Amino acid sequence: MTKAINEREIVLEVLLEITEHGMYSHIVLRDVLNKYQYLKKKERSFITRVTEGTLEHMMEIDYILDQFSKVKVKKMKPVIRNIMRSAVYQMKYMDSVPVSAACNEAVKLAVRKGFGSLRGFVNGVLRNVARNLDQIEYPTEPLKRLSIQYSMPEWILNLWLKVYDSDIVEQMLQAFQRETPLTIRCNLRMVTPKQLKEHLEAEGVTVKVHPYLEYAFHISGFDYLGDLESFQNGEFSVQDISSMLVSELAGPKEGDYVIDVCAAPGGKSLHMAEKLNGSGRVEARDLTEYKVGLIQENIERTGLSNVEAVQQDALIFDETSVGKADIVLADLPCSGLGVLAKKTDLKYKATKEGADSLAKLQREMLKNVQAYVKDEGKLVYSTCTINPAENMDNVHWFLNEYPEFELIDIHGSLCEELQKDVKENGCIQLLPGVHQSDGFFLACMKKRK
Ligand SMILES: C[S@@+](CC[C@H](N)C(=O)[O-])C[C@H]1O[C@@H](n2cnc3c(N)ncnc32)[C@H](O)[C@@H]1O
Repeated sequence: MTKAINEREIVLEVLLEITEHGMYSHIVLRDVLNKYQYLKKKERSFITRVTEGTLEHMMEIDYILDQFSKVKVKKMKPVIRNIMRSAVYQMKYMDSVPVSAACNEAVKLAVRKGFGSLRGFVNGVLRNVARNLDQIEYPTEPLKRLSIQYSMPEWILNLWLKVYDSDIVEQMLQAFQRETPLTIRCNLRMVTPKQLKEHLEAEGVTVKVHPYLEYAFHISGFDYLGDLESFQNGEFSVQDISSMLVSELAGPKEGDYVIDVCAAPGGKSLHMAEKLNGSGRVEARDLTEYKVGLIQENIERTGLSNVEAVQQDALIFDETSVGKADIVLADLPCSGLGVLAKKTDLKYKATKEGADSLAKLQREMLKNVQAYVKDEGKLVYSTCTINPAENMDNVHWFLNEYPEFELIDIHGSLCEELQKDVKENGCIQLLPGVHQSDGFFLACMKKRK
């Protein structure tokens, strides 16, 4: 008997949305998992794993398919190419799926989707791939090899190879493909790290303390985060360790007024509010009503009262905020090249031109928001990317344009392992695979009196 809901069919629908209709994987996948919450944990994990894995390895998979198919992947019908891609992923990367099952299920799905006439083609190509999987020859030219082996567009590799040695770049590429446990931040206003660990463990979650901060944990072994009582109670927030460092570097004092100019969904604002210990005020701004709604939801879940979500465009100069803030957080929109492990399809959608124009947008925003910092106040600039134009170059430009600002020493706010990577006293570029974090950039500046 055929099941009414077939996991592979769901994967196909998700892949079509992402690869053919330009949707973002984390959004489509989140919506699908919400819709199919009633599926068993095993089925939900299969959908997530095959979707993310297929996207993660898509350039390599297409390269393999092109070696065994007369019709090149680009010329295949969208439904067929996405069925084939996910089948090759299962054959190459999932020991738990027998090769014959991956082939047979792909053929059945093609027939079910109305491509019965192509069953011989799908079966033939996939069986051929299966027979030769161990003898695939990869390009020998170093850039091409890295690009195909790790499914990373060449322009991104070139960007990184200009700044880092090839072994560091390969370390980063490996880290992007490794599964990493989720990082969470304990809501210290509600529970102690010890209590949170106990609550999570009682809910069957595996918990490990993060080596960079004692109130951050790596968690794994749960099905749906939203089902965890400790999450519903606001005892923790999901946040990468790199983002937690923003508030660590900003070091708010009781009573401070903080403006987070690009705050949604609110992770850093909430962390700042928590650090203010019920005092002061955090204004968490973002562009759209929808984004402000996301911040609001998180404020309500965590029960913090000294943070407020406000709709405000960072590109529009806000006269009323001039010289008012003790701390301005500028965690600006960026190319996201540091979080490619989480947003698997971003690497195919991002472009060099896009990254360049984001660097310009960041400068436009910095021009406005620097004015909100009061004398002796701080400006923390951060991005989740690994692109000098958006990071160090922007800091140099900024310090040149606004000489009243200077970088401040951040060594004391970082653990020993990170201290050695501080640049120019006040900046740090975190690299996945090198550091135990996402790729992230931080710069901490102070406005002279
Ligand atoms: C990197 S994300 C911020 C993440 C956030 N700081 C956190 O920790 O949860 C960048 C944010 O900038 C917002 N944004 C983009 N353009 C903006 C603008 N012109 N004004 C204000 N916010 C903007 C986006 O909506 C997005 O939420």
